[in-house]
Amino acid sequence: MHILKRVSPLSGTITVPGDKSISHRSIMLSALAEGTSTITNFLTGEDCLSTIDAFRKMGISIQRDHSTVTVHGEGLYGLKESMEPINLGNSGTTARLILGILAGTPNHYCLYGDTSLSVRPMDRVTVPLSKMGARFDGNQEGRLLPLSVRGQELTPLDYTLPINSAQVKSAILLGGLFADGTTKVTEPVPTRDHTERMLKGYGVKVKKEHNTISLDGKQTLYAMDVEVPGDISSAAFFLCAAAMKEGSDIVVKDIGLNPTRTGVLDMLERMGASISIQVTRHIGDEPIGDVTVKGSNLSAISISGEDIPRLIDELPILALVASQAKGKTVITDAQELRYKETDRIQAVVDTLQQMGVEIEGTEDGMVIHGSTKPLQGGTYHSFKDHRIGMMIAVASLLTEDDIHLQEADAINISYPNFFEHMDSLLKG
Ligand SMILES: O=C(O)C1=C[C@@H](OP(=O)(O)O)[C@@H](O)[C@H](O)C1
Ligand SMILES: C=C(OP(=O)(O)O)C(=O)O
Repeated sequence: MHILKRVSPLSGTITVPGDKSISHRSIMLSALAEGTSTITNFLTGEDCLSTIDAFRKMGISIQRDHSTVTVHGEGLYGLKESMEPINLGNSGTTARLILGILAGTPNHYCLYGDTSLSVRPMDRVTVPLSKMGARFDGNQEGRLLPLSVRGQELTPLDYTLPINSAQVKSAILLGGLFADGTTKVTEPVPTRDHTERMLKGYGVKVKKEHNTISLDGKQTLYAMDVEVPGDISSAAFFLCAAAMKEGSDIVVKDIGLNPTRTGVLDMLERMGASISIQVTRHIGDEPIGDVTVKGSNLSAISISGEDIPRLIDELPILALVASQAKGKTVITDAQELRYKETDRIQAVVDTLQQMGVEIEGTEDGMVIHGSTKPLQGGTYHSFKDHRIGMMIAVASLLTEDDIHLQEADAINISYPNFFEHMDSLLKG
């Protein structure tokens, strides 16, 4: 794809597509619930369509009309055995969370994914789920896809997360739904908490004491209607673009502002961006609101520790922002970036170096030296990673020459109308 260098600032108002994390969970929990749930503003990105396909293969009747989805839940033990292997596409969230559900579903399933998902670690969920009694099999002993799951009667687990991952926390809590007794997950650093919040909406009693989340197994989930808020991880690309581009002034409306997800807004504030956040309402347990950003001069910051899980998917675009901020930005404690759709530390460093940015990768992060000189255009590769593709597209606001983006299709994983929205903000 050929992207022209953009000279104008961004202006105007948009709403972004539905939140990816909430969209996945809305299908999974509705499938396990009793009754019919209607989901609106569902993200029609390829990852969430993989979740729909997977549950259809397991006998759940799901109708989709654009971004409205109706799921006919079959109850906790209502999933059927699939005659065919189940393709999870590119979606880590689908894979990890579904493993939690299938661990306790008394059927046999074979799961596989695309080449990227096939090298992403699954032992982070298969190890704790095996402790609960689940049985996994495959060439890599449950470490990688493809693998098969033979669901069992599970025993509860009391588990402290060894990595800061909402996917791991969620897989264990979902497995805990099938266990006889109380499952507890302790997270040393808070991660996104949509699973806990949404389970409560479906009628499950979930307790949170300090940093330990617990639930009793065998509770009934009841259908509910879900309105999915706009995805802050998608909004981040335009909010960051506007913050960097002089003269910009944009509003992104109806974004999910759950505090476990708003790290990117905090970082923009820390860098000195002109940003205002207004919570307008709640959908269920999730705060929603509008964010206004204007272009301004930015300064370097440090991003580390508890910041990281609150902005893990926004680190590629924040690295681009840091390339325009005065001083040296240091990102640490982000080794998890190496286990995403690509090794995102390597992909960001290679891409931004090619653009002329002074940036070094470290084992668990990056060091970025900000500068005001224009970036270099040319041919870039998304690495088939949606977030890297969108970071490159946003960089076209700052380049001297046009950009050719190879494998731009990857962006459809999480943001199918990304280029339409970018064009509309450039026209004001
Ligand atoms: O739970 C979720 O919906 C997600 C959690 C994060 O992954 P980890 O939990 O592995 O960090 C994030 O990167 C992913 O895009 C979505
Ligand atoms: C890492 C991501 O997603 P997943 O883990 O679901 O593939 C992402 O969306 O950036």
